[in-house]
Parts: sequence; C-alpha cells; structure tokens
Amino acid sequence: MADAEAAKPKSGGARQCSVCNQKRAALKRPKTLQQICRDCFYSAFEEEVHNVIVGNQLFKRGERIAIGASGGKDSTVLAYVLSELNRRHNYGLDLFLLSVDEGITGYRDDSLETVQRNKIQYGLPLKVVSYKELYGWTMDEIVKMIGLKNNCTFCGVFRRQALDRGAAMLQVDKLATGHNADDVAETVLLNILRGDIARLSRCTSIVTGEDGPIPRCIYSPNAYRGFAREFIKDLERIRPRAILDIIKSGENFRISASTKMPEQGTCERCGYISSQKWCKACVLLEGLNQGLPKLGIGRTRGLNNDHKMDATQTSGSKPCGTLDF
Ligand SMILES: Nc1ncnc2c1ncn2[C@@H]1O[C@H](COP(=O)(O)OP(=O)(O)OP(=O)(O)O)[C@@H](O)[C@H]1O
Repeated sequence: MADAEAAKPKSGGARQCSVCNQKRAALKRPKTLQQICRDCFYSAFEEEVHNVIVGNQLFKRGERIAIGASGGKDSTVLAYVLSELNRRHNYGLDLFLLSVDEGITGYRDDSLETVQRNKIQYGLPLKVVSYKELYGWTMDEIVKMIGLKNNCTFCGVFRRQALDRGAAMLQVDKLATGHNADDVAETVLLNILRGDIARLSRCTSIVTGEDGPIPRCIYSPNAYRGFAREFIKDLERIRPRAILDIIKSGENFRISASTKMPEQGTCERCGYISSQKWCKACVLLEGLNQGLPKLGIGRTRGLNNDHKMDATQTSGSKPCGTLDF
C-alpha cells in the first residue's frame, strides 16, 4: 500500500508500463523503482504475496484461517488476496472472516457493512464478536465513562483479545491480520523511540504468537503515532524507499543475550496470555466495573502492583492509539 500511495506519477510523466510495455504506468514502485500499470501492479503484488506465503510456509493444507476483517482497506485487500490465492494455487485452506464490533457508533457499524459485502463477494463465512457481548461494555459507553483521553488503551487491549477470543470460537489454527508497510515502519520507529526492545524485536515478525505491529486507534488522531507517521511520510517524500528500509532495520534487529526479557505466563483470572498476574484486559475491565476506569492506566497503580514491572508492562502506560497483536 505504501507502494501505491508513494508513487503517484508526476504530472506530464505519462510513461508506458515497464512490465507490459502496453498500458500507461499508473505508479512508480518504491521497491523496484519500476513505472508500472495498474494490472501489472496487481499481478506483481499477488505473486509477491504468494511467494511470501510459500517461502515462509505460513499455512498448511487443511488449516482453518480467520482473517481479521475490520472493513478497512488493509483487511479488505487481505481478504481478497487470501481467498484469491487459496483458489488459484489450491492451498486447501478453510477461510473465515472475523470482525470485532467495538460498539463505536458511526464508525464500526459503517465498516461492518463493508465486511458484510466482503462476505458475499468472496463467499466466506463471517463471525462478528462484540465488546458488549465479551466485556459487557461498548466503546461508546467506555468513552462516556473515561472521556477521550485514555480510551485508546481500552480499545486496543480489548480488540486484540477479542480477535483471539473470536479465533478460538471459530476453532481456527491461525489468525491473519492486515498491516501495510507504512504501519509497520511506524511501529518500528515508535518502538525505537520508546525503547521498547521486546516489541521492537517482534514487530516485524511475519508470524507472532500474540505480539506484532501496533495498529492505530481511531479515537486518537493526534497521538504519538501520528507524529511518527508524519516523520515517516516526510522521509518518504525525500526517499521513497525509506519506509521499506525502516522495516528492514526492524527485521535485522537482534537482542543481545544479556538483555532481560519479560516472561509470558497466563492471566490468573481469564487464562489469557499475560506477563502479569492479571492480563491487561482484566485489569481494565475490573477498573470499569468498579467505577475506577483509570485503575489499569499508568505505570504504578493497578492490580498487578505486587509484580515487578517489565518491558511489556512499561509500555502499558503508552499513549493512546496502540494495539498489540
Ligand atoms: N474491528 C476489527 N475487526 C477485525 N479485525 C480487525 C479489527 N480492527 C483491526 N483488525 C485487524 O487488524 C489489522 C490492523 O488494524 P488497524 O487498526 O491497524 O487498521 P488498518 O491499518 O486501518 O487496517 P484496515 O485498513 O484493515 O482497517 C486489520 O487489517 C485487521 O486485520
């Protein structure tokens, strides 16, 4: 996606596609610097995704795969490309669309309509799980209680767990989520800026147990991530490959053996993966239910006080707009 956005042809530069030599080039790919037409870009993109899937042995024949479907552009592309490649190359996968309804009036209800269309277009079964059914709260209700300032923490933590819970209900083997190059580069940069070594080492992994790129949250357009995004876009204007190079730096990052990393366990309350006594979602939920919504926000207060802080938890007090996969 960074490809397409970064490389709109300059005015007057109506060149021919350097692949088919027939149609007009629609974009210049930062990755290859090729001027390429729309159709050739689609073919190249789909072929590259196929090569990544095969090269990394992402799936096994017969596996059940949930596609995190938000109705946004990335997951819509993901749903299209996975269903298309599954059919074209006969991967033998059972694909499902999985949507989380956070209960944000005027936002998710609209995008869920897109997902309903994807369901019909690609002929994939759809499962929708909602914050209301899982946690007893919609995001609108949470915002009413906590205000706009810290609500992204709730949104991000709950969404990640809701996707995992939905995946468990569907009894899938894997969950696929969509992340474009810009988002991954932002995440690498953010983790460097925060000194979050644990996340930095995982955020470019193609397969993660439970961690990965930290997507943005719609309630916080001016959060720290926004500044990282602006910075990356400025770099991209000067040098379009900058985004891919930042990702490459993240991929090549290695932690020294002497660095202490957080230990993963399970939440004593709900059994979800956690490096603390209670997982972040349970701490936040407890705060909401007790009428103390700030309980799980911040570094020092909360229900996990008796446990030592670690790299993961330190980022628990991170600014709005982060979501861990
Ligand atoms: N509400 C949701 N329901 C299901 N999957 C989701 C939801 N929100 C995010 N995801 C998954 O996480 C990925 C990254 O989410 P993020 O919030 O960064 O959105 P994004 O980069 O705008 O992607 P998209 O364009 O697909 O919304 C999405 O592509 C999707 O696979």
